[in-house]
Amino acid sequence: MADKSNIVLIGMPGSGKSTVGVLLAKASGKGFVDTDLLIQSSTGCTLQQIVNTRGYEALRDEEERVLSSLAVSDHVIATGGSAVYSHRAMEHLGKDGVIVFLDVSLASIRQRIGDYSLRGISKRPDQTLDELFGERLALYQQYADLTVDGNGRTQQQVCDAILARLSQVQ
Ligand SMILES: Nc1ncnc2c1ncn2[C@@H]1O[C@H](COP(=O)(O)OP(=O)(O)O)[C@@H](O)[C@H]1O
Ligand SMILES: O=C(O)C1=C[C@@H](OP(=O)(O)O)[C@@H](O)[C@H](O)C1
Ligand SMILES: [Mg+2]
Repeated sequence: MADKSNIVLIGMPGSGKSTVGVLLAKASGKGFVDTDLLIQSSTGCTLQQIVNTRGYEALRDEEERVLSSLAVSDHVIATGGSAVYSHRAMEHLGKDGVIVFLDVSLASIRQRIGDYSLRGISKRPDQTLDELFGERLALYQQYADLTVDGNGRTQQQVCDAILARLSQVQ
């Protein structure tokens, strides 16, 4: 993993990828990119608008397109929670990135994201958050090089825990 210059954050919406990602970039001197913002700027729509007008599968397609063509090095990459639905995208990100799963319990996720119907989550309309959590957990575990427990820790503590784990493997 020593030759991989990016840190790629994966995990459920609300697990802290975007906010911890910025702290990580500051602490490590790396650049930062949030792929949700790249999707928004390249489509000219918010994520919620994409889900509302074109459906959740269109959001997954846009996400796959953006992630698979991302060409950065020495960056922290905060992905969207649904990134793991694309094997092609995850393989691409894994080539020059250590993939870090921010593991946060469903109870904490609920507390943090509140009304998830307004958050542009890419899920089947009939799927509950519990069901989504179960489906996603297996995918996050499948793609993770490292798993960091995000429960009961401040964002800075999560950032420090990631850096400590990375220093052990790099
Ligand atoms: N370790 C933490 N403890 C408490 N709240 C957190 C923590 N990490 C993130 N949050 C909060 O949870 C919400 C979602 O965080 P965010 O970084 O946007 O997650 P993601 O990008 O994974 O969806 C934000 O309000 C953020 O401040
Ligand atoms: O998990 C999801 O289905 C999604 C999570 C969002 O990102 P965050 O994980 O940063 O909230 C964003 O990509 C999109 O709204 C879909
Ligand atoms: Mg985010």
